[in-house]
Amino acid sequence: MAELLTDDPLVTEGPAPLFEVDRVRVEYPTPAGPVPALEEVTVTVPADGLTVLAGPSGSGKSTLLRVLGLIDRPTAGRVRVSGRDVGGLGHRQRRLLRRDRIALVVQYPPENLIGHLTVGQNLRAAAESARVPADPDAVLGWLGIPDTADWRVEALSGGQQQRLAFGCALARRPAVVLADEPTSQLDAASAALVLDVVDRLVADGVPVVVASHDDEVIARAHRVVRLREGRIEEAA
Ligand SMILES: Nc1ncnc2c1ncn2[C@@H]1O[C@H](COP(=O)(O)OP(=O)(O)OP(=O)(O)O)[C@@H](O)[C@H]1O
Repeated sequence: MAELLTDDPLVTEGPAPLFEVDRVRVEYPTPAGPVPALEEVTVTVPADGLTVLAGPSGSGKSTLLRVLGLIDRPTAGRVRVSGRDVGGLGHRQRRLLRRDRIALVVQYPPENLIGHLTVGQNLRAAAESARVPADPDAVLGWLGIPDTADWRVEALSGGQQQRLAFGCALARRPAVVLADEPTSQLDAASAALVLDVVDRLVADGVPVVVASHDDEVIARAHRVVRLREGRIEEAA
């Protein structure tokens, strides 16, 4: 691990963007042969602010998010993180970087949490998984749901669970938070509260990248990357 800690590609130094994606192609195998989900995708993601990957269903948002999260390896092209090419990293190095530096929030609130643990235990587990000190009460205060540490996760509403998911992300002290359609399972009021938490994460200096076609999410973005049929349509 020592070599990773001193040679961590996710430690941002200087003005390099957090992510630089250069002519990336991702193919998925299907019975009819490989199908491209991303083609010739070239885009940068800054090391601060909220970046939204937007586009219609099937346009490649989730695939690009998985490439940024070092989950999917591109079939072709290059990905740089804080100016450094991660293409040469082995499976173990990628896994350790994900664990230590990248927090991921997925669409369905319960899938972000450990159902048989309490709220406080979830926050503690998130911090321990990234090997950083845990302070559940501080995070719950930050989330605006103090005094819930002993609650079972299932006692929280879907919106509260998703806010807790971002709290768990924060508890891991990541270099970046990636979120895949984090509001799509929520009503408008709950979604707005989740997005307020995202805004506060960003204000606290944590870059957040969200894949979403939700206009409310897009409206809060500092940068919008629009995808269509696996290609970049616009990056503004
Ligand atoms: N595991 C897979 N195997 C085969 N094809 C896949 C796989 N995952 C995604 N695809 C295909 O890749 C393309 C991009 O999918 P992706 O999920 O990245 O799009 P998306 O914009 O996130 O869509 P949605 O908003 O519906 O989640 C789609 O055509 C999809 O069918």
